Amino acid sequence: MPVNGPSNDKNSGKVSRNRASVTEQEALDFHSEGRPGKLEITPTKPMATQRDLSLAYSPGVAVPVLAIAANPATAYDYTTRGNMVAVISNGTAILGLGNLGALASKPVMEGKSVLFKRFADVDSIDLEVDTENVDEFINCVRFLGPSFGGINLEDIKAPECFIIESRLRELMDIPVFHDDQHGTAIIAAAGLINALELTGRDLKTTKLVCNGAGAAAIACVELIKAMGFNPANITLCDTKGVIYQGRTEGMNQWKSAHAVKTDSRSLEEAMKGADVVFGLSQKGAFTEEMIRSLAPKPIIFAMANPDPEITPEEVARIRDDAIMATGRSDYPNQVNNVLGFPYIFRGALDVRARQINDAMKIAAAQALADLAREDVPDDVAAAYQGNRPRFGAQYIIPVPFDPRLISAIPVAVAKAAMESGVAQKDIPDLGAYAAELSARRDPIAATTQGIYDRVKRFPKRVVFAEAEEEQVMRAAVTFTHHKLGTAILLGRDDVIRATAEKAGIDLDRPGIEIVNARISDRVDTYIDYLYERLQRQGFLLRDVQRLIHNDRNHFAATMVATGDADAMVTGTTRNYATALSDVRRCIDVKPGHKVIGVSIVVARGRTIFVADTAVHDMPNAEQIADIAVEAARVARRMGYEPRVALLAYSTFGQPIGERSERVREAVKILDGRRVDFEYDGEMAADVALNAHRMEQYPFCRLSGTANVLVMPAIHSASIATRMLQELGASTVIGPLLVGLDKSVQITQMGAKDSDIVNMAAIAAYNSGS
Ligand SMILES: NC(=O)C1=CN([C@@H]2O[C@H](COP(=O)(O)OP(=O)(O)OC[C@H]3O[C@@H](n4cnc5c(N)ncnc54)[C@H](OP(=O)(O)O)[C@@H]3O)[C@@H](O)[C@H]2O)C=CC1
Ligand SMILES: CC(=O)C(=O)O
Ligand SMILES: [Mg+2]
Repeated sequence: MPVNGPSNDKNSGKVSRNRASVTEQEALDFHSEGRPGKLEITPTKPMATQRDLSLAYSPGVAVPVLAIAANPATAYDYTTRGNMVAVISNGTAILGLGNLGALASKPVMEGKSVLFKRFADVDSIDLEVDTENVDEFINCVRFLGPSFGGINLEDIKAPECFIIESRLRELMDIPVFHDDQHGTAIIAAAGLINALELTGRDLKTTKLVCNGAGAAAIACVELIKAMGFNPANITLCDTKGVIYQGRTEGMNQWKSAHAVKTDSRSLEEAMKGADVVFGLSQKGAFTEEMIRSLAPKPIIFAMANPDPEITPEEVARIRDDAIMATGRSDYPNQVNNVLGFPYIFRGALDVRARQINDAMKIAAAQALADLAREDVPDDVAAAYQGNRPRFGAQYIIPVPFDPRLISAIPVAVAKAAMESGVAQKDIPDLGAYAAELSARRDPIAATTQGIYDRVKRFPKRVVFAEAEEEQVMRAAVTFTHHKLGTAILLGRDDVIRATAEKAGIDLDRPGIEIVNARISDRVDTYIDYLYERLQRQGFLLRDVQRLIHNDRNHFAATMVATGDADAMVTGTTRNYATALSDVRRCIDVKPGHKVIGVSIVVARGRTIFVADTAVHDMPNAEQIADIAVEAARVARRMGYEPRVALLAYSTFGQPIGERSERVREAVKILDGRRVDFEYDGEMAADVALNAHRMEQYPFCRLSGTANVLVMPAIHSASIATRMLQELGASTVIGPLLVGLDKSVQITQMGAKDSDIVNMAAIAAYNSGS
């Protein structure tokens, strides 16, 4: 039986699949393969030597113990507490599957812990508490406070969850947050804000029916009332029907608080003419008849998991005017608390908030709603199987893989915590905090942030040579959005504008200039310049005219060469070697330099420069020495003190082989040049990168593990960097082109917009201050 189903394309009325269904067997295999479950714990400190043990354990550990005893706040400095959240359940309301007990809830709780880590770099552990007794549960959790920076309660049924959460909030001095209540409410509110906007409704007059009156439903209703929804316009239903004033059966104080005066008694009656319907109940609770009876342009959030109250394809069969959302990943508009809890805790932990209050929840909801209205980057398009979502009925809420969530939501939450007085730590610079957050999720961001910051101070004119390409335009827009300078779009004006319009890209913004090579009044200057350079290399005047008129790489490179632009980025439509040879015709090598390619590999918090990844096929010893010098310069320019390892398959002569000879010779050449950086070799990659392996060669001249790796040939460089990139263990930027007299960067063919922006920023950075 498939666990996932197809999705609904409302506009076409057709039903299409977002992604392949998974079978029950696949789901079981996923969980059992390799190490069973989805989580493991990894130490953050070395534990390899006796000294490590003395520091981490007895006697060293006594020192932080005494420090914490003297000042409890230092637990945030010496332990995991400040970044550690417990996901705690008793399994009484596992998704919409009901009360299946604590043990059965473990896969969901492990999953929530993994999502904390994956999306917001919050460390988390799942704890399943095997009791339905409220007091026992509270007593079990309340004493765990010292271990954690926050408590995420999950899948505990109503009404017990309300008592548990409110008592724990009183008893504990860290945020206690029942995700099914508040996480769900925040995401549903964000989706609702946008759906109301799209259907032209006013919050104060919209009529909403919520099926389900448990944890998620009560919290959703409370939050939207706090946001200004008229209480009289909200009708709650449960298994007994409408919750009306005076009802006695199946009631509790939380339901009573939302009881309304109404003659409707059944869900069916309540839904007639309603504008919005929330399902937080059970699979199949909405019938086609009920959906038919809703107002025009209804908003239907069928949020029960794993199966919604009604499927999008069932709705599509009977109406084509609905905005439809579910809690599932395989349909558009996933209204699911995964969009909230990782980021809300991130923000709360970072300001050491005592609690997560209404101001923080509303701020998170508004930030989510706002994000859905922005143009989306390639990463999001990729998560949508290449269909770039655009704000509208099929995209009212960001997708979980949106990399912008990590900076947008925690900042909003932290700011609201500070403003509402629950923060115990101040974040004075929220802009810097947002940059730090991006780096937590994306290691490349940490490396590029310094570059961005510098370019912002000295903005540049960067020519985007392939500006008729959609991803290049997006990159140019992002470049100007980040205030990195002026983006000169090179191409035919009409083509650029038509493509931009079709893709929904707004080019009418400060910092964007379009230059059409055919009608530019600089053409004659560029032809003169290039003819002067090429006339003795077999080029006739008309050849050069053709190059300038028809070839954007030549035009762009000449713009940079003649000072009309500071830097250039190209490469998305042509292979690297072709683009490089185009550029080399127009721009010289910088005196005293060599042109090489340097890739930056970021893995597990380490940044490593690898060269030459682009130019020299099989360098001789002299060229290897040149590459080492150039790569060391790049590392230093990027703020790293170079420790250069000249790599081979052998280490200091063992095993002996002629292939290492060139590398050994290159080391001697560097000895003769008296260079101003550390280098050594020949050595194998593990010796270069692993301190313990290096210790076996006490004569090695490097003062620590290498951060610049000079490869013996381009094939080893290319194979190594591409393998690292594909295996997912690291992120690779580049190759960056260095050694030219003017600043040019060449991306990989088909590069994503985010890669092009990084390359444009690096090109701007390298063009000097
Ligand atoms: N998309 C998302 O992010 C989230 C979705 N959910 C989903 O919401 C649902 C409820 O979860 P939660 O609030 O935690 O659970 P609770 O057990 O706290 O509440 C369940 C509520 O649903 C009501 N209910 C159950 N079946 C029906 C039905 N057929 N018709 C009307 N009401 C019904 C119950 O009524 P009664 O009070 O009469 O027993 C109860 O009020 C689940 O399906 C869950 O997956 C929850 C959290 C997040
Ligand atoms: C998503 C979630 O938390 C639930 O369905 O319970
Ligand atoms: Mg849940």
